[in-house]
Amino acid sequence: MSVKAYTHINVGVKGQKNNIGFIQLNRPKALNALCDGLMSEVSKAIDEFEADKDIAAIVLTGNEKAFAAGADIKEMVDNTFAQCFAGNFLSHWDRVARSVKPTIAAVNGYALGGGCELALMCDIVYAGDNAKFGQPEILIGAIPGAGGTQRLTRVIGKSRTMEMVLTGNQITAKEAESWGMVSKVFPADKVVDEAIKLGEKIANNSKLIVAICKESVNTAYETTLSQGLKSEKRYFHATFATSDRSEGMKAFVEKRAANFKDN
Ligand SMILES: C=C(C)C(=O)SCCNC(=O)CCNC(=O)[C@H](O)C(C)(C)COP(=O)(O)OP(=O)(O)OC[C@H]1O[C@@H](n2cnc3c(N)ncnc32)[C@H](O)[C@@H]1OP(=O)(O)O
Repeated sequence: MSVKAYTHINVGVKGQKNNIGFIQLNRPKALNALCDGLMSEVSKAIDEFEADKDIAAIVLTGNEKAFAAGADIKEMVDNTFAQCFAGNFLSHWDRVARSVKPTIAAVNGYALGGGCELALMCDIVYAGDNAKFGQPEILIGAIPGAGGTQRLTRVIGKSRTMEMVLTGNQITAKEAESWGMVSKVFPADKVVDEAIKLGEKIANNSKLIVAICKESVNTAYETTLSQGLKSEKRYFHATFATSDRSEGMKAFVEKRAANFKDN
């Protein structure tokens, strides 16, 4: 992968095998507020990582003070309804949620508004013990516009979402963990390393089967249980058309490590 110079993010590869794509939001003076340029760069970095066959997972992080304090309020303060509607404002943020490769958010500090929504677009969220999640849009006369009334409700339920989005209250990393938004909490200075280690563990598996598995889990958020179970069965059947399924099962029977080829 060509590691290009980006303006608002740092992009690189991490992990002992250099197989983890790493995106660090880098507007520290604005608490990583998600300006249009920053989110376009995140999309571009994900495009690059997806095209790179060596990359197995992507870690997205900020700094110790802020994962991201939300969409850039200064940039949108004068937006009109007509402009937002015509340009489908914020719709391109979905690139993160559409990543074929697994995405892991490593969250320290503020994850507010669009920052919280960005974390929720990732497949797995790890948090530092100083992380604070919130949807404060109501305090500035707006509502969440990138999944905070939708993804968040599916993850933590109606009552907790309502409380967060109607008051702007922030929650701690521990609360987010106990509510299922975050899978694990670590000391703040360890969370990025732990996210990379998690990516490396995923990277030991077949990239093809990981992608199929991820798509199947995501189907659970898009459809009914019976439809989801049906499509899961088909995804499962499809693994039998791959060399990696054959290799994985043979390796088990032969008591050796599997050598996946991602096909
Ligand atoms: C998707 C949508 C619609 C959205 O996300 S809407 C935005 C939702 N997010 C918010 O409302 C949070 C806004 N930020 C805050 O409330 C406060 O900055 C926090 C996070 C509580 C931190 O407070 P403090 O530690 O006192 O830092 P504070 O001085 O406010 O911020 C530091 C700098 O970052 C800037 N900043 C922080 N959040 C920002 C944001 N969302 N957009 C633009 N700039 C922001 C802030 O203006 C300040 O810049 P400057 O020094 O030029 O004045």
